[in-house]
Amino acid sequence: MKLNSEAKKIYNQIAGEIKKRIILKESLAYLERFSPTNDKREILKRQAYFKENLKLVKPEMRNLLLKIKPIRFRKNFLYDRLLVVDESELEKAQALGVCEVSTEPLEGYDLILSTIGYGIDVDLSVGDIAPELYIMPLWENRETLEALARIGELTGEGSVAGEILEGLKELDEVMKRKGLIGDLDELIASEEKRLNEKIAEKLEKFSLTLSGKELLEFLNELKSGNYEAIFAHFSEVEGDILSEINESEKKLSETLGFTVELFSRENLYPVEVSAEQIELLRHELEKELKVELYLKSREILEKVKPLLPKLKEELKRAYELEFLRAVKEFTEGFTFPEIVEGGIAFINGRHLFIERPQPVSYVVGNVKVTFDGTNGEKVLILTGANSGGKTSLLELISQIIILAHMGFPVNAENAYVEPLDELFFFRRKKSVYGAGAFETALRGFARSLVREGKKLILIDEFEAITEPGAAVKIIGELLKIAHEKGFYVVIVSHLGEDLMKILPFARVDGIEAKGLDEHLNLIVDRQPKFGVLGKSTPELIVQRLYHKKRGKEKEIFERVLGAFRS
Ligand SMILES: Nc1ncnc2c1ncn2[C@@H]1O[C@H](COP(=O)(O)OP(=O)(O)OP(=O)(O)O)[C@@H](O)[C@H]1O
Repeated sequence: MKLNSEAKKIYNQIAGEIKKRIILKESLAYLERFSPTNDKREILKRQAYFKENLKLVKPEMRNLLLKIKPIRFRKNFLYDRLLVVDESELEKAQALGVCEVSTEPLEGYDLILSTIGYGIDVDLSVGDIAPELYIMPLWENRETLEALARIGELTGEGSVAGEILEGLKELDEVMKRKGLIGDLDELIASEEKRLNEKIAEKLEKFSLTLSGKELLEFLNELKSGNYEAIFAHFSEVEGDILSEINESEKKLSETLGFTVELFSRENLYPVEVSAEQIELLRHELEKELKVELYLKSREILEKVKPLLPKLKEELKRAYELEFLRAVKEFTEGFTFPEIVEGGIAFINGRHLFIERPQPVSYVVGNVKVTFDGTNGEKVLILTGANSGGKTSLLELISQIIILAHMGFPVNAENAYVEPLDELFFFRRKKSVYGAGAFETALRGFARSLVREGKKLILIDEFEAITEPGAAVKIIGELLKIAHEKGFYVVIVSHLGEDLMKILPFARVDGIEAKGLDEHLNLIVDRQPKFGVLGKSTPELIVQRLYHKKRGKEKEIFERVLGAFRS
């Protein structure tokens, strides 16, 4: 469906409203599939899609969909492992591009994998050689998996995410230890501190009591350099300290799942662990965990790999559901239009961008609904009160037409829409006057009449940019052409009375002010009266002044008011 630039602006406004509600950027692309189309079958297909899918969206889904993040499996090169293969497999192995490959074992790798018995046995597949490339993204996106599992329950479409999560539980233990390696410095420093405090406390409590005889023996041993005997006196406290150290190392070993020997047995106090020692331990631990992580990942991957294609589909579906959720939020209270022939009609349409709008019904052409005063006219002249809502009605018609051609529900209680090839909206240009503006507008209007096809042309006050006399002639002729070609036209004009005379096929509708409220403000009925020329507001303004003024002035307004009534 073709839209001219103003009609496109309305489409963009609508698209903007939907986009505003879409939280996941991956979901935005879905909107592009719904640009307005003149193809009736396509519109009906889209309607069927929305009817079926919008009902799957539940309010609880919003928070779940918010958690969805893309799960990307990237083919990174893993420098920690070496794959040893037979000469004949070398090329194929290198082509996998996930790690170094060699025909013989080499030093400097944490993991040695092999197809010929040099290390852990593997097949020549990425899943076997680098299962972490699949498992780590899954592990890091457990929140997404949890959300997918729950979404699957809510839609009733099910999910493989639960099963994958179950498999990933096998990694809990290894990953917990991996986390501890990150905190190794703090872990050891705090153990060191605790141990030193404990030893200091013990030393403080320790006192050496010797009897006179023992003291003499002690001095003799000292003289003869018999240190062992001297140390024996202190062995009690030394034993205590050693058992504290042992205890501490045992605790660390349990925490890290690895036998740790960190503290010196030579210099017992203060206990000190050097940075190099920690680094060495870290390296050892990392190496061991790498192997464990590799083995576990491989085991889990074997179980979950067949589920991954479905998972990919589910992720896509989640993005689609987020799009649908936004559509549902935007179209709350809307209805699907009936796709018909013969024109456009809607009952109680509500302007999208006016707060608490008065619902308006309207008909262009000959569709199922008829209103008093209408007779299937295709060319309509909309007249009436200033600020009555004429421009807003043209906008409302455009909104309903555009949404209907997108296959969306529309902002009305009921609607009947014929698929159109083109929609034109010519806005009144308030700021430009003169021949230039007139020429541009005239050209635009004429151009809209050239091509054949089904079209609706909406024009807002064309005459504002030229003299009324000439305007009647120009508009009159152009509308005759539109009528001959069977186009639908709604034109806002203050020249309704003159146009009526020369365009017998056209219907004139009027938006009228109902009167004045108790504060003498205009009350406008936004619903046009069909086949009725809109009573102009000046009369009401005069009436207002007549009511407000006193004395001589009141008399003047009374006379003016009389002129309206005669
Ligand atoms: N259906 C409606 N319900 C509530 N308010 C409305 C409705 N239609 C229009 N309005 C409000 O009335 C005001 C005037 O609307 P609009 O500009 O469409 O009138 P108009 O008849 O085109 O005016 P003008 O004669 O100046 O061109 C706007 O503030 C608009 O928000």
